[in-house]
Amino acid sequence: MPGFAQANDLQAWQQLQSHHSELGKNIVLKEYFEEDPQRFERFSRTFHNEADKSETLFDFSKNFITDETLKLLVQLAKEAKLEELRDDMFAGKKINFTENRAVYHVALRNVTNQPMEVDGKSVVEGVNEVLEHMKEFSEQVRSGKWKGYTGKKMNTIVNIGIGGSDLGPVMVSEALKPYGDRNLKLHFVSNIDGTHMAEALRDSDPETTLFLVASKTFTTAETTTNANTAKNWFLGHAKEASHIAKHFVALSTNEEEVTKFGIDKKNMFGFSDWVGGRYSVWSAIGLSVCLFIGFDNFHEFLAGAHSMDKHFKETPLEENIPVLGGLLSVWYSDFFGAQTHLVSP
Ligand SMILES: O=P(O)(O)OC[C@H]1O[C@@H](O)[C@H](O)[C@@H](O)[C@@H]1O
Repeated sequence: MPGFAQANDLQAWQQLQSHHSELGKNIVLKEYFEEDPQRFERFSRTFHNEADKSETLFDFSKNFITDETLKLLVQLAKEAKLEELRDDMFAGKKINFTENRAVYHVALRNVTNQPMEVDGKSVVEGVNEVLEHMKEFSEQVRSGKWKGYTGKKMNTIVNIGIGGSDLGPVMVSEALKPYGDRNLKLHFVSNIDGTHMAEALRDSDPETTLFLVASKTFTTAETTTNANTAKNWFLGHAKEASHIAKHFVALSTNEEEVTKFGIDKKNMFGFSDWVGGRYSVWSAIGLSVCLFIGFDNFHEFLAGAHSMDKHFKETPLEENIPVLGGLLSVWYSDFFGAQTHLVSP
């Protein structure tokens, strides 16, 4: 496995620095377009989504770049061994060297069931089992077959989680709102400040509320505190601890802590430590999204990402949309000192 070089030790980095100084600070995009009528064609790529046959245009012609910039950025990626690291990632190798783990969220959206393994063991079956569980559960909740402790259908979902166990699902459920079930209220509680939970509970009925305790480790202070608040609130109404089973599920890798909290392991949706927090919306952590938009749409969401994974894996760097997007971030943050980078639809 290739190691990680310091980016600024690479030859292309020095060249990019000189190139940046030569370009100067007064780049006028209007002039670039006037000088080169083909600029849009040269600095745009189209992603062909094999999942739904749609096309997405990636237009990066309005960036502060020239042919030389693109050439040097791609050279930088090559010198940094991006291709080797990408291939190692897809091969399930432990490129997360600080934790000695694979970085394998791509296996969560492997909808064509390509062989994928970590430590010589296939992960395909385990991923599909959890997806099957998510399908069955989300269909029961959405249809009303899953009933609360007084026999009512669920109409409120409260996801309790923070960081990757919150932000991914928040962003995706917001973005995919048009596909959402408008009869289902969705709350995401992350903040340790009690107001966040208090506001969600104010809007919830214990008889019809389902809590998703989302935590990869199940030891995160904010999440366990908020989950205990929710449990106490619920038990204040339902009284019987046995009713928890109908109203609390866990999305986690830590069965021991989940059980200690009082959630039955059959109501646990698991995933593996090779899922990084920031990518976990593709795992069981995405259950809130799945409940909101339905399993079929959730599966399409996975299929679209799988198609993008294929593009990332097989496309030369010059044509590779996620690589180009990443390199532009390097260009702006490291050479222009930009602190924000807008990507707009
Ligand atoms: O899902 P957990 O284990 O509760 O962790 C929540 C977040 O905790 C943060 O400390 C991590 O930096 C994030 O990556 C993570 O998503």
